Amino acid sequence: MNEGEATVTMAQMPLVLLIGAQKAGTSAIADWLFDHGGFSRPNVFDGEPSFYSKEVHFFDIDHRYCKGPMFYGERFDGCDGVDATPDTLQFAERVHNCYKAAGGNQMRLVKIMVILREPILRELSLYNHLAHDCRFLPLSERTSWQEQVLDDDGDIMSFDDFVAQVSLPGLATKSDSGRSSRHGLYAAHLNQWFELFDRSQILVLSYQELQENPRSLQQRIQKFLGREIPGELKRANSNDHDHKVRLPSKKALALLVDIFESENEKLYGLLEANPGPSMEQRPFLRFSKPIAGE
Ligand SMILES: Nc1ncnc2c1ncn2[C@@H]1O[C@H](COP(=O)(O)OS(=O)(=O)O)[C@@H](OP(=O)(O)O)[C@H]1O
Repeated sequence: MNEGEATVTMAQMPLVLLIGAQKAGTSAIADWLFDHGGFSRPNVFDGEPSFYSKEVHFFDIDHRYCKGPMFYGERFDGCDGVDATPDTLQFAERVHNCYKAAGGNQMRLVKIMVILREPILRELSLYNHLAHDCRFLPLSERTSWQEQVLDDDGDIMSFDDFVAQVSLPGLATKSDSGRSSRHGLYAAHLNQWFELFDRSQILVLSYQELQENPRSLQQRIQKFLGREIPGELKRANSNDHDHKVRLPSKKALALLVDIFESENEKLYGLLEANPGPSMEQRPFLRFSKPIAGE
């Protein structure tokens, strides 16, 4: 370094990101990586909720993102950290800009994983999560995110009403509210990731494989990350309770199917046109059509 040149401290970013999709098994995968893979959880600072030890919510929360790469890097003890914030799926550009600004060749080194679930059942899982929290969390711990599921009288909506009043408006806008429903528009999000990062840096996984053949999914992840990881994928974050809605009604299905069917077709085409790293499943397993309950 020349005399007089300022010393620039590089923000040390996590080199593994599990970017979503929300409600597609990200907690189970993250727990396995942290418990058996030798990856470290993000540091949680005073005043931050405990779930930040899995998901840092840096890219999706404006006032955190504004604090810059150093703020993010401080949450990790080194490059072995993993951030498994499922909301990151919708923030490809922010991730790209932040890793570029952080310096070194971290933008080229970061490995990005995403797991995709049939979007109507993903939406149902979101509903069940919100409804579960509104039933069981103390009022002081609930946020507007959970309260999306409440009607004007403060009662928990049915899934049909949630679809009509929250999911459909959310899918039709780009504003902040309703963002949770837009996770299911996979092609639109992945298209951005594929434009900004080398495709070999992104592993696309299938929730159906997690359900039917978790060992195979684990092997893909191990090959992608270049390390052997023992242990099994456990079930996590299933919010089981008596009120859990297991299947969408015919009405809810009919409302969502048109939107997601065409989006899913775009996804299959996008994945076909952009082959991933060698361990990725190819062709991607088309989502099974959800069956209707009562
Ligand atoms: N091992 C395993 N196999 C299959 N399915 C599993 C597994 N672990 C979690 N799950 C189901 O994934 C849903 C929770 O997803 P996430 O952990 O990504 O949720 S979150 O976004 O972090 O809130 C949630 O789905 P639903 O039960 O449909 O709500 C979990 O039950």
